[in-house]
Amino acid sequence: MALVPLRPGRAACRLLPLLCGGARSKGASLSPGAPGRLGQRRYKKDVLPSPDRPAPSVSITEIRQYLRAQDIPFHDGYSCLHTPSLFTGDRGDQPLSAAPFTLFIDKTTGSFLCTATLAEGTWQDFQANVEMRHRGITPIPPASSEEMEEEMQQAREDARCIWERALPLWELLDEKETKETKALFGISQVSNATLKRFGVRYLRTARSLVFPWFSPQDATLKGLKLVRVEKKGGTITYVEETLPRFDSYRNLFGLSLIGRRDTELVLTAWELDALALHQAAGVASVALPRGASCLPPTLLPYLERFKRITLWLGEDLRSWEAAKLFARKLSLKRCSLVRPGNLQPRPLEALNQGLNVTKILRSALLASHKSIVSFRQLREEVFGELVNTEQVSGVKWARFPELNKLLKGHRRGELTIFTGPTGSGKTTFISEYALDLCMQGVCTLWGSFEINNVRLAKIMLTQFAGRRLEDQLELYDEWADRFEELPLYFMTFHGQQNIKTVIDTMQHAVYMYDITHVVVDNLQFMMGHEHISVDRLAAQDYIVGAFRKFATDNMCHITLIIHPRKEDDEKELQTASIFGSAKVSWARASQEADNVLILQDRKLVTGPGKRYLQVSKNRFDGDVGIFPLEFSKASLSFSSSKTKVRLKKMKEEKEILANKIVEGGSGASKKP
Ligand SMILES: Nc1ncnc2c1ncn2[C@@H]1O[C@H](COP(=O)(O)OP(=O)(O)OP(=O)(O)O)[C@@H](O)[C@H]1O
Repeated sequence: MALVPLRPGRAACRLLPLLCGGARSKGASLSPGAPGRLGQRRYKKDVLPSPDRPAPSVSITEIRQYLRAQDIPFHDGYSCLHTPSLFTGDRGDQPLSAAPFTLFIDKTTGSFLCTATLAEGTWQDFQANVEMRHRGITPIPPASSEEMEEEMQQAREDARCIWERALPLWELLDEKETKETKALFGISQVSNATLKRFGVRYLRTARSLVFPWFSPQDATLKGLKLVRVEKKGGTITYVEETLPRFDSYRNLFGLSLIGRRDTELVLTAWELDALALHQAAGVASVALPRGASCLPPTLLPYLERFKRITLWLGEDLRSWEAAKLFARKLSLKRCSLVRPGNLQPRPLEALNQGLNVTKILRSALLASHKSIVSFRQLREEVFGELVNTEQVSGVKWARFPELNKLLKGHRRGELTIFTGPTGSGKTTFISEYALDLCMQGVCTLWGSFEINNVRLAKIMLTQFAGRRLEDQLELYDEWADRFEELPLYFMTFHGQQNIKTVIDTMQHAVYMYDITHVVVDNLQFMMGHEHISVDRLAAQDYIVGAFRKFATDNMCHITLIIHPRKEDDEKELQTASIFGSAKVSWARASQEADNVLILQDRKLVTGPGKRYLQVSKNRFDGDVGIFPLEFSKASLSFSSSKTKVRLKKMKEEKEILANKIVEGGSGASKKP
């Protein structure tokens, strides 16, 4: 039986209002704070800084120099610099060094967080607070906006209400119910003592496990996570919901149970894995709030005290890739990684299978790597790829099975170039292609320079809902609520941009939101004025090269839309046309791209909406080809119903065939 943890937010659960009798808290919104108010400048969840008002970046050297110049003592930590807090209530005339070192400055962004008061803000906010101290004004912990406070308060209230209704799992009325519930969640091996230690409860009405979030400051309940099981066919899916909602849910589950003197930690991607690890190996373990999809930088200060961190995020390749990226944020030198594999499944599974968890932990690989590696270091990686061929091929599109056949999937670290005639529907198609992946948990960043974000979001929302919302406005909120939960972010650039600014913003987004897919629409908008004097083709090469490097360095997929040069009407677009006729230039760009996709609107056109998609380069396994696309104007969708029907039929046929094989006892076994 395949276990597929559903990406947070995919299935919106609407049970909270029923439980608490009131409107469900919408959770904290991350809208930008009022300019000038200290510590309140938060980026809206889905929008990154605009080039008109960029947050000035700061280097670690500048931060160190500033602290020294201001006589502020600091310790050099792993991801942060630790300084005395400006906000813990001391008076401005007392030496700062007397204050506890609870203020953490992120070495990458300069943002700060005081773990004692939860005051947070940008590097500029920090400097402003230091200035205030100099002038004898006691810095006040920055308050959140009223709206946000209200929402957090409401979420706390809802959480408390649910928490009180939930029962400790080991105290359900009859033993049979306890046994069945444990079996349902695959935790029959987890002891009552472990469940008790972690405070896991069960909410009968929602058939959900409840994991609490206690404040590290005063141990009060700040929120919670509900997990329920959904069974579809042979697949079990875990559906999660949090209070407050995912953006503001920053619980490192299990952290409050770890002793002050503990210096080693195992980081997992699931609450039940943290339980299993503690029980099986007695180690300090915590779970990330959003699984392996991201490690928000605001959590880094809480992990600073650990000298050694082992990342054991899951059993699939995506978890392995995420672990490698998270280790960079945490500082490679203190991190080890548990490689996924048949004998190293996720911790709960290891406990269930009676594997030696301590031994698996001991075999974790050091994350620090040298730039020159021997085959000895690579052989395990190569083996992993051979064992996991399905996963190596990447995330499959749900709406474009034909694309899966050719490209096999969407993989990290690749560069895809996408082109097609003017007005042929490039943006519309790529919007759906990216949305499809995003709905499967691929953290996506859009750089739409040609059409503004409102128009783009409207296209995406229509594709998401699969209908014209103009005609059913009463459904807008429901779809918009679900859409908002997607791990989707937009750059606020519009019009011509400097490639360096764009790359800097992408870098920031990768660090902050663990972006694994960036869509850039389109390259022509980076051919800024500064390039006019130089050779345009050389400029294109430079830009494509910069994106290529970014994709590789950040293990991030980039889909780059490029306008073709004008073609003879009769001719289909050829890959060479992307870069003009200069063969030399094309050779370079062709080398850089892993995939080249062309939206054709010639030849196969039999109706107004007909297009076809041509895969003309595929570095992964070389398959190239074309397939027709149906277009539905109502849903702005290219995923034809015919394809879906055909896929369903194929699936049914496969199942019948598989059953026949099993019944016929041909020796073939069905993988659980
Ligand atoms: N297959 C199709 N049939 C008919 N109309 C389509 C089709 N695909 C997209 N459209 C419509 O055509 C218009 C242009 O689409 P879109 O902006 O996606 O094209 P584009 O190729 O990105 O354009 P440009 O070359 O200007 O960047 C939109 O109104 C869109 O809804």
